[in-house]
Amino acid sequence: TLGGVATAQAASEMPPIPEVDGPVAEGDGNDYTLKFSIGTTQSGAQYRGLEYFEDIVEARSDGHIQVELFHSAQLGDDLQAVSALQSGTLEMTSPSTSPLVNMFPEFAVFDLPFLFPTPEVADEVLDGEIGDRMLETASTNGLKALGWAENGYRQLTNSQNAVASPEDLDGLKVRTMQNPIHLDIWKTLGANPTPMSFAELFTALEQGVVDGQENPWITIQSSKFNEVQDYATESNHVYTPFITLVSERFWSRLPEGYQDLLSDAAKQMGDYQREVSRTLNDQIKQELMDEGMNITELTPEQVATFQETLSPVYDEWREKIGGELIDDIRAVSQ
Ligand SMILES: O=C(O)[C@H](O)[C@@H](O)[C@H](O)CO
Repeated sequence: TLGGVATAQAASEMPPIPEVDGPVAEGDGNDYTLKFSIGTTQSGAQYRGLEYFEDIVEARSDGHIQVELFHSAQLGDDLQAVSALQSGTLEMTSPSTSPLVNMFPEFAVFDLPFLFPTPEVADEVLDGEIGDRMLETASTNGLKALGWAENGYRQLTNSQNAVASPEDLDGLKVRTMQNPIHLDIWKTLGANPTPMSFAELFTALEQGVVDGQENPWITIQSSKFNEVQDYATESNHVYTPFITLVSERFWSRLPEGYQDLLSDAAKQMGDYQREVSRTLNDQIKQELMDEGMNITELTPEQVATFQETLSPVYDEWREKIGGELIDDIRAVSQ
């Protein structure tokens, strides 16, 4: 199928998985099985990162830790995977931060529209004091947070019409992540938002239960949304990180040497996955265009119209999230 060819082409141009470097970690002679499950598909940038993680952990544990990878929500969507970590039936996952906002309210800052002008600003925030503090915050409730990875800048797609202004969204049924700010964003823009698990999204688009959705280009292609969506708008309206989590039950069973190994591997996986995501972003947009997707590239004036229309979302959420955190992040991009 056309989508398949493009995905194979993108996969061939992904930056190669780096060689594993670093010493064999000190273990306790026991063997461990580590199941790592994600919601995106096998042909996305996220899974590529997991393959690197697997290489690092198996090599540097001298085979004492066997890593089993699962994709496409095989072991549950983002929220189901997180609760499986808490109950100890799954060892690792890397969900988007957005569905976790009820658990960790500070994460809502990532859902504010147009807050991160560039990926570099996102890196500076996530790899800095703010990101470290949030990993601490998330290391509770049976979870241990190890690091960040990139989902990326979200783009709107739909099956109805080209969208270049909020007016073009009037009444459009848009699927959002299970997140109150995303619901506010699309309601404020005049669309008709529906929160839904990523695992149900392709079928809902195919059956017309919803008209549209928003995700980074690489997810649009690797999940074949372009086969059921004719229109896209390069909106870059929200930057979504992935957070890499391990089950506290599993973590506490590991010897210190293997805990350090997982932390290293999660960091290296996140850095490589960012590289893959950024290397492919523009290329995949071009491939989707070449395959006939009608992509609207917004002018700076059109982006400004979306930003102005969405300013009430900031007024609504500033207090709930904490003005200081928002200002600290804004200061990074000054
Ligand atoms: O639209 C969404 O739900 C997210 O962007 C996905 O990447 C999700 O985390 C995958 O499990």
